[in-house]
Amino acid sequence: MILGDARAPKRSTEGRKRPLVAMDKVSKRFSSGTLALSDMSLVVESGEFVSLLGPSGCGKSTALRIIAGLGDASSGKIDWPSSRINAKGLPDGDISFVFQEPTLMPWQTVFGNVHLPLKLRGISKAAARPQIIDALATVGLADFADAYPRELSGGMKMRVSIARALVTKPKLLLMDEPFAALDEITRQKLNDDVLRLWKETGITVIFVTHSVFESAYLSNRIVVMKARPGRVHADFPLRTSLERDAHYRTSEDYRQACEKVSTMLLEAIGSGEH
Ligand SMILES: Nc1ncnc2c1ncn2[C@@H]1O[C@H](COP(=O)(O)OP(=O)(O)OP(=O)(O)O)[C@@H](O)[C@H]1O
Repeated sequence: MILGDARAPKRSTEGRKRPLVAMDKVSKRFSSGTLALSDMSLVVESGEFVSLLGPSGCGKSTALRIIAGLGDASSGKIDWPSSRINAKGLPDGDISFVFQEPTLMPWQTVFGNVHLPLKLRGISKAAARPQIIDALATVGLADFADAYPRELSGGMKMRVSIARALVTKPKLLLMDEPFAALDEITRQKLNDDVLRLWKETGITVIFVTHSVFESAYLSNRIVVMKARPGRVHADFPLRTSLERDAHYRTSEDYRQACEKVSTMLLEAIGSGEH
């Protein structure tokens, strides 16, 4: 297990690949007066799996929403050095978001739900069929295209939500505590699904979670934030030569990773101004 130097913000971009997204000194003050983020800088390269971790209210969701263009920064900027930018300053079609709730349309089948992002681009169901079936196969739901959300378990609904996020073949997948409401076994299965699709597609993932164990299992980089105001406290790689699977969960590498993440999280909670 290789555990890198942790304190932020010391990651150099020298000699590395072109970043996919670069947050530069982003601050966010809501109209209520809350300073949710203060000078947050974060550079994410193509192909990384980054988990954002931190105490409640440290600005993880706010950061993710600003990256996705779902909220504006009060100051600072977001750059997309590898992407074509649209009129809204966002990379055209390159971002997908998975929320904690699957947010499926109950009156639509699984197929209809996954079709939505393509429909919004004017692509008919018939034309979109191969992509939709492909996305459903990626999450193991190829046989459930005609089912309605009410017929699915919580884990299956979340898989549909992930398929819907993948159907546009985004470069960046933003996930905001997607598995927090699921039971442990379902959560572990979905962790494996996400890891598999990350490896197979080369997609970049920024994953918000409260779970030390989940972040240590999934990520090749951890960013720990602290609160009041939200900012980066620690930023370090997690590398292992082991395959991340059931055996990894009982390995020394995983134990060390959990310990490191846990220590940094405790440090962040302890050093936040309460
Ligand atoms: N729309 C809003 N208006 C006012 N304040 C907000 C708004 N959204 C978030 N906040 C505040 O900004 C801070 C950061 O919130 P955010 O949801 O980003 O944190 P978080 O780290 O994702 O929290 P959690 O882990 O509990 O989901 C919190 O103090 C929160 O109350």
